[in-house]
Amino acid sequence: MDGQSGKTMQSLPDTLSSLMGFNQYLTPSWIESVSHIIKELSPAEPKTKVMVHMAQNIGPDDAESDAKVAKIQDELVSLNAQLKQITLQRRQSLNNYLDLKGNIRVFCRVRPFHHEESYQSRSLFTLDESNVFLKVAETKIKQYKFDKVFNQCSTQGDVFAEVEPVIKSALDGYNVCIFAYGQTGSGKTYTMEGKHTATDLGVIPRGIQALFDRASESNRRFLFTFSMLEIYMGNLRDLLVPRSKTHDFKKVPSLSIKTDTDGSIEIENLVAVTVNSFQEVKRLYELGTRLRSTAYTMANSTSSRSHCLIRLSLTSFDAPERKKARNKLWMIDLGGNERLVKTKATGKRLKEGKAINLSLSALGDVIDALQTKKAHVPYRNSKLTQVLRDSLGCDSKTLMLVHIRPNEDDLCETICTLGFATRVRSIRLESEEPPEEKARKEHLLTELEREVSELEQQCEDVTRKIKKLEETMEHLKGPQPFVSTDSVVSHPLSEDLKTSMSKATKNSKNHIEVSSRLPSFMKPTASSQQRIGLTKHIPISNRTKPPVPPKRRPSSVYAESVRLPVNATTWQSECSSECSISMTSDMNWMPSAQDGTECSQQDTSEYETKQVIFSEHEKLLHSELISLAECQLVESGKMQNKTEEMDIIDIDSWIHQQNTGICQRDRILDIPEVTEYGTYSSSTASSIQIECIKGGKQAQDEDSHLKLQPPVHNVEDIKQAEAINQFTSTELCTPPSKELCSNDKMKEHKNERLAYHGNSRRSLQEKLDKCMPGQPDKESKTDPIIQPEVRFQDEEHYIGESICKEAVILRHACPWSKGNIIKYGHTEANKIYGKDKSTKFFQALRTAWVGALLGLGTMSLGLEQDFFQSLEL
Ligand SMILES: Nc1ncnc2c1ncn2[C@@H]1O[C@H](COP(=O)(O)OP(=O)(O)OP(=O)(O)O)[C@@H](O)[C@H]1O
Repeated sequence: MDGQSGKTMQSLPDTLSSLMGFNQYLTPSWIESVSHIIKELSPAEPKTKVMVHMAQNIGPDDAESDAKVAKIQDELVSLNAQLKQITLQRRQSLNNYLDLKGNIRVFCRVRPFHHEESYQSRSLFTLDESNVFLKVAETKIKQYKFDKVFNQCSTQGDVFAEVEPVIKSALDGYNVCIFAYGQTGSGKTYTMEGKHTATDLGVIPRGIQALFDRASESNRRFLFTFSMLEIYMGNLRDLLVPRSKTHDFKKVPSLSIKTDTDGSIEIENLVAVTVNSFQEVKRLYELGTRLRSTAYTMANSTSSRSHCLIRLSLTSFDAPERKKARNKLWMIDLGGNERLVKTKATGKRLKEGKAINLSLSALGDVIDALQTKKAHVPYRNSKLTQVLRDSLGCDSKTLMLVHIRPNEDDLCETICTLGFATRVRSIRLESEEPPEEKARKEHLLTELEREVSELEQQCEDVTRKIKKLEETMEHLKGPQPFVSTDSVVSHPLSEDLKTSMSKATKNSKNHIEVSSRLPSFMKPTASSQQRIGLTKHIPISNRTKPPVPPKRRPSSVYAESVRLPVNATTWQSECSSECSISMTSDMNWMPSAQDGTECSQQDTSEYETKQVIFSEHEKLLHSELISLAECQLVESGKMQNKTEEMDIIDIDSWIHQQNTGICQRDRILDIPEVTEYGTYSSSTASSIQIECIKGGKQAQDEDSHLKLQPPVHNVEDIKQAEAINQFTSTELCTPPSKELCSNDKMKEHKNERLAYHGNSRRSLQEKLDKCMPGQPDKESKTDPIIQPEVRFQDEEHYIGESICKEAVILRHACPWSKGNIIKYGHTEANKIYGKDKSTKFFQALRTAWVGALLGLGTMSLGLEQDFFQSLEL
């Protein structure tokens, strides 16, 4: 062996360890040297040994195919090295480009006039590519500079083209924040979400689609998790909180924020759902949007009353060229800034408006401090800036999309908005730049842009080649590791390496199968399998017959991972149902709540009837993906402690939790107060309606959990509330037992039962009681409030009266529930007392019901008790 070969052999163990997954040693130069060595060694001893071995055991065909595979492996190693190099360069160039443009960039978009808005309105603006000239007075024009200005004719595509480079940098491992800022009704939600046609899709759907597309094209594996929250009146509310974990969304505790030792910000208990496709994100987004706080305001019929934050977390541990292994992309639809004097907001709307304005002002302060490189950045002044602490400033990218309305009426708000934008861009006022500097910068930007697109093209070419080679290799059925154990064993220094490799193979035994089922962009490449030791190793000596070539995997496995029961194109009809109080908007991407309440209610029917259904294979895929990522963490050693932090949930179990929550909880609902005009005022009235108009078993099931909670104002009302809850949940749901129907017990029970009466309802009850058959029970008149004056002849009468009263009382409390209560009562009575008895009982009930109605109707005519008694009902 000459000197050169000796050197080569000496470096072989290190080289091999690099290839077997010890990433820390794996540098591009190493890889190049490896491929060089391999080429040199191909005809040499170890290879020959393998060939001989194969010849003895298998025959010439296998030997030939193994040789081909070895060649492909060589090429793959070299291509992967090349890809890594190009990716690094591309990341660097893109980063330089974004740095030069500014890590905090501000765009402006002017909304077109609405139909109902006056076209006569005088033109307030003159716009060019990067300037807004605002006519603030007849003779005064003020100039505002932006990185880009979109006029009324700009399309969603135009906007996204400018946003895309920032989103791309999320795949490179940078934290990214994209905000939509502006006055209420200026088009923030339109820009971020868009509408249902493909051309009208906004930044969020386009951005997510682009990320998934790019991830699938790349040769790396990514783990995406999706979270959605809102900041409402200074509280963080999880919009994906499983329904099983909450009774009432409004009562969900505010989430808290914690800072990790590495400075990254985490929101405790925030739901993070693993997502593998755009369709999955879309579904989650749609469900999350229903819980958003929106309301009618003078300025916008579906005004967002909170900041809505979408977080996409990206993890990739096999892409060392990324800036960070884990990073976040935030897409934020900020609440509309408003002049409270103009919106004439009062009460809750006023408080909401104030909270929004305060946090927007805090955001402005933070960005301003970052721009002017102040020593102190006031992150702590609002929840919004606390949450975004690690994604604003430093290496992160920030994009502010400022929106303005075209109306003359909104001049003051427009000046405020543009003033905010100017503050955010503060130190980069290009008017201060000398023209030569500006020209140089422009030139550099064009160069960098060209460079990035060339490098992207190269990346795509190399990735395509790699994929093609991998497919060829699969056809050749050569999951043989790049260097066989045989050849390793032959080296005197290789014992340790062999042990670690077999360990790695053992550890990853379960993941070998996994990777073959993963979506293409998550599937490890041959070389990355080797790096982490996932390569399926079949000792040549154990082979008894030539392998059968595997079937080609479908080209787009992940695209099928969500099967929507309703065609995605029928998004609108999918969301609307007779139970829905949230009228769906016309957007394909998402429906918005238009219920006029502060916090839109979830449409429960959605969860019952339309679920994402995953096959067993897909379920496995999700769970295995997580284990795979964890395996990567463990393998990499450095990141082991991060495993616990990956508090993520797969979409399947999230949807399961949503569904299981429906029947288990007790619903605490307000009883709407009857106003003097006979209408019912309650923020949750509509939700009761939803529950009650549902028919069938579901409604029965849910009724059994129904609790009615009247508005509580004083001690007496508290008693009422308790009694009503007891009344409905114990008696209505569980008719009294036979033992209870003895006279004494019956009285006792009746006393408890009637204790809910307060002054307002007492007279009604008295009159109703008088309508009932039977004699007054004088003994039991101990309490002036409790007046159980009816004596019952037998059990049926007792039950009949009891349910009748309940029905009437509930009818009084919530008139719409009549049908359900009777239906419920009927079913229960049939179940417990048999058909005959229950028929009698229902005759009594109907009788009493008619009596009660007559009583109510005729009382106003001044007819007294005698009148009713004379009616032989
Ligand atoms: N560029 C645009 N092209 C067409 N329609 C638009 C555009 N921008 C906004 N709109 C329409 O204007 C209306 C108000 O827009 P949007 O709801 O997006 O405002 P917003 O700023 O999100 O308001 P808020 O802060 O109250 O939530 C919507 O009906 C929207 O479709």
